[in-house]
This record gives sequence, structure tokens and C-alpha cells, in this order.
Amino acid sequence: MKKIAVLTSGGDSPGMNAAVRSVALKANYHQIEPVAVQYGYKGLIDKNFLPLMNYNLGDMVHTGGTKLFTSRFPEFTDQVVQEEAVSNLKNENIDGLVVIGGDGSYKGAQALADLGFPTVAIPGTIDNDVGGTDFSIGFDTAINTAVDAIDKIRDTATSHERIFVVEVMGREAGDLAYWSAIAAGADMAVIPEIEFTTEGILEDIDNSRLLGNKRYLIVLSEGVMKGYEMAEDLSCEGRHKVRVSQLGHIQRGGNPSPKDRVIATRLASAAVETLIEGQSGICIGMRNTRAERNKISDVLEQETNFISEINSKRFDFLFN
Ligand SMILES: Nc1ncnc2c1ncn2[C@@H]1O[C@H](COP(=O)(O)OP(=O)(O)OP(=O)(O)O)[C@@H](O)[C@H]1O
Ligand SMILES: O=P(O)(O)OC[C@H]1O[C@](O)(CO)[C@@H](O)[C@@H]1O
Ligand SMILES: [Mg+2]
Repeated sequence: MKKIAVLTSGGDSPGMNAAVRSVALKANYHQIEPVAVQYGYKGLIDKNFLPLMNYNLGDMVHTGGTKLFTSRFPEFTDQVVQEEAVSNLKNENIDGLVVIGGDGSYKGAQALADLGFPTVAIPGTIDNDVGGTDFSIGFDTAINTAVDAIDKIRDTATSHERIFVVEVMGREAGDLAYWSAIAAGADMAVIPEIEFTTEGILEDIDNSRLLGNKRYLIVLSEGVMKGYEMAEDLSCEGRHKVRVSQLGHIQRGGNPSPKDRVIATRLASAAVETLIEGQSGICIGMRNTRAERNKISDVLEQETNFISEINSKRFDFLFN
């Protein structure tokens, strides 16, 4: 193996740069030339290839966003486009590819592997909705950001004895909402994986008031509904005044937490080793503190850990 390329795809996540740096250093250590592909899968078609050793690798590990840029490139679902990508990779004499991204990016990686191009993926998304890993790169930083914001909202909510709906990201997955609700001591988490009723929340608000708690914090996952829609539903024609805060893209930015930096470094290093061993169609995840290899095709079929944990109802005592 003489040349390995790396790309970041889908939504950026804190720690992607740490992963890219680790690919570069690990490849270089094995006398393999690392290549950067800019703008995700789109860069494979636009031939955005650059020598990765030209990047300032010494100042990368702590930075947010992705220095390789990223894109959402729906055209990549087309096999003709995928074949063009493989042909462009081969013309650059690239022998293997590391993909850093979420569940959508994993599908792109699988497609390249199916076409016979050696491809390995690692999980980079704040959503934590990828199987085969306990945590995706960026999730820890995003929870920290969300909890920091919710703690601040709590101060003003308590001072004014208000009901707040805090809408957090996560697409169809409730991980970010649930983890941040637990960590911030919210009164309610509303996530796609658990059914809820407006009446149930209103009853809980009443019970909470009877217990002397006039402030009520709801952490709502974007996958359920919009924050302002929930506020409308809970207002009971003006009986409750409900404030809304949509945390939005603040959750995707910022310097990665040390945990995300370390996970990113380890997974990317393992991805290069996997390519060197001649394997393809593999994703590397973090399982019980160890880097674990799985087939991407298996992982795309699996439930994530979070869904199994939610189904075990272990946290029912916190939220109803
Ligand atoms: N079925 C598919 N086949 C081939 N490529 C795909 C497929 N689905 C997604 N992709 C590619 O992966 C890219 C990223 O996917 P997506 O936008 O779902 O983000 P993601 O990787 O899941 O990250 P995040 O959810 O954190 O934003 C898509 O824009 C597309 O280029
Ligand atoms: O980049 P966009 O289109 O704003 O995407 C937002 C989506 O991306 C994510 O931030 C994941 O990257 C989701 O949580 C969110 O639904
Ligand atoms: Mg995704």
C-alpha cells in the first residue's frame, strides 16, 4: 500500500480533524503517502486531492469543524457516480480510503467497498446514531455544549419560574437529547424512541408544581417535533407561558473534548492498520474502551446501543 486517502462527509463533528491528523501520522509512520480529499464524496468526483502532509498537522488535534471541508452529496447514491469516484481514486494511484462520517457516509463507504475499492469507515457525527460503536466522534463535545447551554437556561427558567422547551439536534436519534437531559437534570426528555403525550407532560408539570417546583425544563429532540410546536401544544390556550430555545448548529462547533480527540486518534489509527492488512468494507468503533472492527453492512442493519438501553427502561425513574 503506497497511498491512503481520507475524507470527511455529512455534518461536521468536533474531533474530525484529530482523526484526519491521526490518519496522516499513522500512514506516514508506515511510509505510506496520505492524501486529503476535500468536500467529502463530492471531492472524489471533482478530483479535490491534496497531499495531507502539506496540512499543518501540528495544529490540528484541538480544532473544531473539518479542515478537509465536507458536503452532503446526494448524487453519490448513483452507482455511475460511485464508479467515477473509484476511477478517479485509481488514477491518483490511491490504494485505500478512510471515510469519516455518520450513517449516510457509511452507506457511501459500503458502496465503494462493493465496487472493489478498499474502504474503511470511522464514526464522525454528533448524532451518535451509528452502530458498531459506543460513541461517535463529536458526540461527547456536543453533549458538553448542550449541557452548558441548558445549565444557563435553567438559571433564568428557575428565576422566572418558567417552563422551557430546549430543542436539541440528533436527527432521528434521541441520544443527544437524552444524554444532555440526564446530565443537565432536566425534568423531561422527549425523544423519538419513546412515545409521549402532551397530556402526560402537562400532568407531570402539574405534579411537579404540587411538589413546589415551578420551573420545568423539557429537552426535546428535533426528531420528534419543533420546539415551538411543542410550546404551542403545552400552552393550553395561554394557561402556561412556555419559552423555547433551539440550540441549533452551536452543537456542531467548538473545540473537541479530550475524549473525542482520543477516540478520534485511536479509531483513525486502527482504520489505517485495517487497510494495511488488506481489509475493506469495515468500520471501526469504540466498544468498552477498545477499538472494534465490524462489517459496515452488518452495522447498517443493527440497532444502536442507545436503542437497546432505552428498551431496557433503565432510566424510567428519571423521566416518564
Ligand atoms: N445510500 C447511500 N449510498 C451512497 N452514498 C450515500 C448514501 N447515503 C448517503 N450517502 C453519502 O453520504 C453523505 C453524507 O450522508 P448524510 O448527509 O446522511 O450525513 P451523515 O454521514 O449521516 O452525517 P450526519 O448525519 O452527522 O450529518 C451523503 O451526502 C451522500 O454523499
Ligand atoms: O447540515 P445541516 O443540513 O444543517 O444538518 C443538520 C443535521 O445535521 C446534524 O447536525 C448531524 O450532523 C443533525 O443533528 C441535524 O439534523
Ligand atoms: Mg447521519
